[in-house]
Amino acid sequence: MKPYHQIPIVECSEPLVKIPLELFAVESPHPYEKLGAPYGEHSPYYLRKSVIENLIQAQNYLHLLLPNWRIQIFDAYRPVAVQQFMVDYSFAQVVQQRGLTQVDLSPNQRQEIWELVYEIWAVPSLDKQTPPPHSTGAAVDVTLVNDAGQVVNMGSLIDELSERSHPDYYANNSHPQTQEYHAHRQLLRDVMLKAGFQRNPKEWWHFSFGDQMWAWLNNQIHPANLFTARYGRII
Ligand SMILES: C[C@@H](N)C(=O)N[C@H](C)C(=O)O
Ligand SMILES: [Zn+2]
Repeated sequence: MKPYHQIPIVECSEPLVKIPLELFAVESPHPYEKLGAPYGEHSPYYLRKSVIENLIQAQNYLHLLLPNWRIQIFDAYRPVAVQQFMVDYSFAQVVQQRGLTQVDLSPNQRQEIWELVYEIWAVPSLDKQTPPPHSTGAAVDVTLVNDAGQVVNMGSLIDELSERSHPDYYANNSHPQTQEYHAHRQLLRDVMLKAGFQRNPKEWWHFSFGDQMWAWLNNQIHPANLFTARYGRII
């Protein structure tokens, strides 16, 4: 259980809607579909209606500052089966990178690797009270594309299992290159927060609107308000 799982969900039943991809840049092919993630009849390119409206708003804010830049969508809706696939895939990746094999792992090694995986991945819970954020249609993983059509360097790749994923990892580094990474992360954060999103404190790319994490983060900032989540798990 994460602290945000204590937030009550008052499902508003807003529909999951196709993202108008033509308005944004899009990571292609989709990073999890290309790994064979089991989407079935679902598509990652869906979000709740208001979440899409806010994402368009965020890009409008970006355009006021940098007219030809775009928000690039890396991932959005994620069925729990895909969440399960991705945590298993990430676990296997770490095992392989360390030159280990799954059957030979000691209980301590296994636990340590799971803790690493769950640093950035939500548990693929089927409990309606503790849905993975992306399974609610309220969370989106994004980065920026510049006016030359290039993906902006944020100082680490999306889904990297390291401290470089922490939004403020480069905040106190005086090297000009790392200052630029931090400035790009701040730019993404600023336009997304202005449009109503909250950012995952451990991932520079993960934003949400209306889910438990969003409500919990709002309550940290405004303790007098008691936000609840308006979106729960879709299927
Ligand atoms: C790992 C990243 N793609 C992500 O989405 N993380 C959050 C916490 C999640 O799994 O919901
Ligand atoms: Zn995410």
